[in-house]
Amino acid sequence: MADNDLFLGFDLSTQQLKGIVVKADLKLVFEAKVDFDADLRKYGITKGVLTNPSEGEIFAPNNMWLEAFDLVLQRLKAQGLDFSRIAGISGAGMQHGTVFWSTDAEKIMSSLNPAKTLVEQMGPEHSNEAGGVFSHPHSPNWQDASTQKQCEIFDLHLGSPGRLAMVTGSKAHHRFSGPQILRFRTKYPEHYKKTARISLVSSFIASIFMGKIAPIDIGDVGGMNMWDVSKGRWQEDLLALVAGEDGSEGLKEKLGPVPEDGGETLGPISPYFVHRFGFRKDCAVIVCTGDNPSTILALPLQASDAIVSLGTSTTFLMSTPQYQPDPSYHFMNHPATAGLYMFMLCYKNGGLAREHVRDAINDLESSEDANIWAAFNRTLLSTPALGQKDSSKDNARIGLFFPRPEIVPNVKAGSWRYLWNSTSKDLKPVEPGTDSWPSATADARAIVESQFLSLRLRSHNLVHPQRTETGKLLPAQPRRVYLVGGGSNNDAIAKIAGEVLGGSEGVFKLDIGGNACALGSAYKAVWGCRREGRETFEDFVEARWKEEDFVKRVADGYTEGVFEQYGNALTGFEMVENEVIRIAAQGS
Ligand SMILES: Nc1ncnc2c1ncn2[C@@H]1O[C@H](COP(=O)(O)OP(=O)(O)O)[C@@H](O)[C@H]1O
Ligand SMILES: O=C(CO)[C@@H](O)[C@H](O)COP(=O)(O)O
Repeated sequence: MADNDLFLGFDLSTQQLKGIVVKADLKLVFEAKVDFDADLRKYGITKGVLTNPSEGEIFAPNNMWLEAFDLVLQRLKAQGLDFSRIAGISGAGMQHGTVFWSTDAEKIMSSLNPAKTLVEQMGPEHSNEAGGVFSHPHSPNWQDASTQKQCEIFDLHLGSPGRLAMVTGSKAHHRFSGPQILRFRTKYPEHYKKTARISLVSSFIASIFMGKIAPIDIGDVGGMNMWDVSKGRWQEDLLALVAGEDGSEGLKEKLGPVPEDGGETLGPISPYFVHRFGFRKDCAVIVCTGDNPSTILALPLQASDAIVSLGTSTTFLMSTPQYQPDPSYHFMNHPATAGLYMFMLCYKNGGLAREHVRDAINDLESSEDANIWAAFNRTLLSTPALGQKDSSKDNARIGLFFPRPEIVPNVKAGSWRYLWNSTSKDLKPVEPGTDSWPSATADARAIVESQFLSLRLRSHNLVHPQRTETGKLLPAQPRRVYLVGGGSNNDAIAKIAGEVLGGSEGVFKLDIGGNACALGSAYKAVWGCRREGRETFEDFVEARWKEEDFVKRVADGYTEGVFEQYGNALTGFEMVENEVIRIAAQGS
């Protein structure tokens, strides 16, 4: 067995494409990225996407992604990567986005000229037009909020949102592919008719590298609202709803098969990449999955471990053998191990919402610190928990900050600030710039706290009391909290994560490259190529895992007193959310 082999993993997410290369022992050797705003702004995007606010639409140009793949491979080559050493490739794509392929797609992809770029041949170059391999030029983005009507129909189609969640793992969500495809079919009937196949972003990545349309992944299919998780097949009534008069058989053909094995080799890489970049002919393309399922593959998770992904979105992930769906969260198949599930909470207002507060503080303080987060962090750490100098007397400051319409809870964009009295349970709205809520500075602590309070509130059924090394029994909380994604670089945010969420062993981050999601997909490539017989992903990674090299403890977890203070504030937080939902309902 050649130990010269390398394995390539991708993460195609909202704002960038990352490519990373690991050895068979899982050690990182190369890493490159394409930042869409910095490198491909010619597509007219901001923060990686195009928007049509009048309809709540958010989408990304497929051609931009094609160009990004060419660029990221060139950047890896410039670093000295010898592509003939790559034995396997896998990838992770932002969840829920759909790519609509034309009837010419496979013909074009099978005869690409290695002297030309992908975008030159697959889509009208540098444009947002349909054509080439795509029946529509755009992929709806997970931040899209244009499908409220379709979601209402979906939620009732099997009887109730609870029933839909029981069958598919989630109630209807704006960004889920089922409601998105239903809207696409009715808004663009001609494009729908010309669509030969539909991919998720993950299977789009595999398709590019195979040169033909790849199947959808068993983990990522749970982000569509059309897959019956327990039965392991498409849910016929939901397919019929989406397909309408065009018929569900046609839709099933467009969606294609869903292999049960997440480690399956789909085929060798297409000759285009062999000739253009020097990949070897037998380089295996392993099933690609969603960015969140891929993130849970970057760490050997134990029971009660939680991952908080602080990317553009905030997601909270756990791996569990229990399938306990509920309309307020998501359950999906584990991407590698049958019988395990991924529990997920997903918030639209993560990194970008924190950036708004950061920018307001920088403006206020005219901060010229080279670290753009310095003033935000100073404010965050110098403000007491919940803004209470004395938690027995002072009101708690609780706010919600949603520059974009939110998923959890499903409300329109807005900011809301309240003072909550924990004794009288009295809730009072408050304006920023007053003594009790001093300008943007109070927002720094409040936004980070509210993001973590929401995670704690909704994950309490999945965590259990933890025993410390000295045998002391701690209240229900995660064993470890692992932070990943861009925000995991921020130690001040890590400290608040530990204070609010706990973690009997503390708060950790991956110490091997900045990107858990791409790492997870590279690990999946190694596992897919090198597993022996029925060796599970968990056993495979565990055997190669070097704790001291791979993760770093970045903050304390459970801190007696403050953990209980936040536990108490959950009641106030829930009251704030209910108030905001009530106000939103009045306004609509
Ligand atoms: N030092 C930092 N402190 C706080 N947030 C950060 C820091 N560095 C990056 N981020 C946040 O990370 C986000 C991008 O996260 P990343 O995981 O790279 O993106 P994506 O969701 O596109 O995969 C940015 O929106 C930014 O707000
Ligand atoms: O919609 C979800 C999960 O349901 C998002 O988590 C997307 O999968 C993309 O996230 P980023 O990695 O770009 O933050």
